[in-house]
Amino acid sequence: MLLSTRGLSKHFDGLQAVTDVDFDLPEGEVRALIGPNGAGKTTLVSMICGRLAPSSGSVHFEGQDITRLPAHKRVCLGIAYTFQITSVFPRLTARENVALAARRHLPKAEVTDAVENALDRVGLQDRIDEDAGNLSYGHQRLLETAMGFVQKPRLLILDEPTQGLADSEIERFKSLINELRQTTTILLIEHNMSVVMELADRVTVLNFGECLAEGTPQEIHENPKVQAAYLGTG
Ligand SMILES: Nc1ncnc2c1ncn2[C@@H]1O[C@H](COP(=O)(O)OP(=O)(O)OP(=O)(O)O)[C@@H](O)[C@H]1O
Repeated sequence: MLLSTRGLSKHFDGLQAVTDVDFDLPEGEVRALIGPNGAGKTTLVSMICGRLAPSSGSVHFEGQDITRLPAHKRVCLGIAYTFQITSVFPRLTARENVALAARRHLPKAEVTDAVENALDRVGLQDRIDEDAGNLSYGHQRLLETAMGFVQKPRLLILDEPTQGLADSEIERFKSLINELRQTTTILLIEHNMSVVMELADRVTVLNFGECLAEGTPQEIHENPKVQAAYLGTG
């Protein structure tokens, strides 16, 4: 396993956001994490990347216990993540934002090309010198995705990357993930079911902080418990 959690739990005062999650992600997989609003998806990945400390349980990456490792050290191990609440610097250009992420991991001589290539792959080549704050919400999400994969991570965690994108941009995003999956394990929080059905090798469903089901997209689509909790019977 590239990533495993055991008994991972998080409560905020009285609220149990994530309860006893055992999660295994083999290397090379594209895994979708789905579930209703407030199910605990962002809280779970926040514990995986080190942004939040768990209340109990453990996180292992390549067999190493990283439960107490600070987030920046997890980045060094190859865990890259983007978040729903955009973390771009609005007064820096798209190019400068991606360069900041790239510089942490690439030799100086490779940064310029890597940045342009990353922005090209997410479809922002025409906005490269635009201040990030002037980009639409969806384009800021794409910019974050570029900031994530330019680091050449082992595990790329994307939190709702297609939110705010037009249909054509979602199609491009799907192609991008199909390229990245050749070299990168991907954990994708996603509400758009067409993206989940097309891209995911397997799907994990969270509901009220607990793992409700796991399986192929088809199995999840047909699972009556999942339909009742999330997908609706239509
Ligand atoms: N910092 C926090 N303090 C208190 N409660 C929190 C905090 N972060 C999350 N919660 C609560 O924990 C629960 C799980 O939230 P989380 O954001 O992980 O869900 P989610 O599945 O990602 O939801 P969404 O799909 O709406 O993004 C929710 O009830 C939320 O209100």
